[in-house]
Amino acid sequence: MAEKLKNSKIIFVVGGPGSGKGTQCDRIVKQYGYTHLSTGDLLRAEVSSGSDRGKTLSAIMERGELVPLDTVLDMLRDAMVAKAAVSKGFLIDGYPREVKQGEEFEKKIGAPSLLLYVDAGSDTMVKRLVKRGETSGRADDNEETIKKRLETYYKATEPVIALYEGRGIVRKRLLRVVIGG
Ligand SMILES: Nc1ncnc2c1ncn2[C@@H]1O[C@H](COP(=O)(O)OP(=O)(O)O)[C@@H](O)[C@H]1O
Ligand SMILES: Nc1ncnc2c1ncn2[C@H]1C[C@H](O)[C@@H](COP(=O)(O)OP(=O)(O)O)O1
Ligand SMILES: [Mg+2]
Repeated sequence: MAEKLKNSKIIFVVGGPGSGKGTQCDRIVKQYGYTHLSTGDLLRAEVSSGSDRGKTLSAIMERGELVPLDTVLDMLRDAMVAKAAVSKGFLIDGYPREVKQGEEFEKKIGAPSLLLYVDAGSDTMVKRLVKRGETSGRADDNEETIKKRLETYYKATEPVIALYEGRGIVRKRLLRVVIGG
């Protein structure tokens, strides 16, 4: 367990590609001042660095698949530790994307107090991503990769929501009292 993160409040933000995770996180940051960490953004930063590891990651992301668990968890933990002293709490956007990621996170970092589930139908997600692709410059915002990302989401990520629903910590809307308290 990372000692510095022991008392951190953690909120997982989970939803399909293009469901609006990033958009909701921006709103929460403005209102509550939480620290927003998107695993997708962390991975894209590694890709932009031009490193060998970035090249491997980029190929996986262009196929709409999940990158290896250890890579994403290490990056996430480093980013959290760097902010631990100044953060009121963390919004972890895009993680966990599979049940195993949730389990490993809890072993190495800690338990989330809430999972915010950003829900949107697949037609809506596809339309938004195609539109975002006109300006995002993201290599994965194209119709072929979008299809694969949706498959990955329904197969690997949806079971994550069921897992935390069993614990009673899933919210579809963020209640002021939940995050403010
Ligand atoms: N509630 C919404 N209504 C309409 N469009 C939205 C909504 N939320 C997000 N979008 C648009 O959908 C696209 C994907 O949103 P984003 O926040 O990047 O999703 P994610 O991080 O889940 O991929 C963006 O272009 C965004 O402007
Ligand atoms: N927790 C995670 N585990 C494995 N791969 C991840 C990951 N988070 C992101 N990725 C990889 C696979 C995703 O298709 C890609 C883009 O992620 P993203 O930016 O969170 O997409 P989006 O916000 O459109 O859902 O990065
Ligand atoms: Mg996003």
